[in-house]
Amino acid sequence: MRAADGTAVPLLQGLGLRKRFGSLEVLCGVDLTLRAGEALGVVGPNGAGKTTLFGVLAGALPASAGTLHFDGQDLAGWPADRRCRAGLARTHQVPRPFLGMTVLENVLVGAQHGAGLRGAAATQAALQALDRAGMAPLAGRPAAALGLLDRKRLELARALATRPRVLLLDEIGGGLTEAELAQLVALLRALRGDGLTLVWIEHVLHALMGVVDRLLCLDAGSVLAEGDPQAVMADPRVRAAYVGGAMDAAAEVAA
Ligand SMILES: Nc1ncnc2c1ncn2[C@@H]1O[C@H](COP(=O)(O)OP(=O)(O)OP(=O)(O)O)[C@@H](O)[C@H]1O
Repeated sequence: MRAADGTAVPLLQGLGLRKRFGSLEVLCGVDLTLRAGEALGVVGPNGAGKTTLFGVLAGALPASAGTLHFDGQDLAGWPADRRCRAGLARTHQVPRPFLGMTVLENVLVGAQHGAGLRGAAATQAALQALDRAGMAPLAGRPAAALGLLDRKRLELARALATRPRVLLLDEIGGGLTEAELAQLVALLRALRGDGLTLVWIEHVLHALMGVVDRLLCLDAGSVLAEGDPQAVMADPRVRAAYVGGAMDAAAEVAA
């Protein structure tokens, strides 16, 4: 979409986003702009407000202040299901599939409840999502029998079944082995190749850096730095905000 002056309208744009829980201000005026086809990484120490930001973007949490536009539409007052149907999907940090259902049945829930599809259209969207997530051979397997990587893939497939334009990924890399991370990175790159726009919260920085074009670092609810991933990770304020292993990984990546 283009503005009257010919410039591209951002696909997703939040300005001055704030979120309070009682007296605790968790987001303190966050600006976020995403162009179509872009992949933005979101990093920051524990408790920085990253998942809360996703909640505000996806409509699970009402913003205390600020504006949010998706594809030129003002999302104020739009509940999560309406945002999802408009093409804004998310995954959750801890995948919670319906354990008594098969993989396909879980993904069908995404197609039906997330995208509002019915009958053959829902089945087709679910099968396509399973295929994109590399899970087609596991369609009939009970979700309870899946290992961690496949649970994460299932979470991804459930979101893909809603046919998103923007996918918000919350720490999908956590707990995976290096070999599994490599598979995940290849999968996310392929989704990008299909034109999907991504926002990815991740602590596993080397995986994140293999996918994103731009990084945004949150600290205590504010944007500490934003821009070229290497430059953001080399920023002394970002390095100071990290501790322990994440800092080591950041240093490696930035070297
Ligand atoms: N529903 C809530 N009520 C009160 N406080 C909350 C609520 N949700 C989150 N918080 C607080 O908001 C702050 C930010 O939490 P959030 O989960 O957004 O951080 P995060 O950057 O995603 O952290 P992590 O990297 O550990 O997942 C934390 O102090 C958290 O305890």
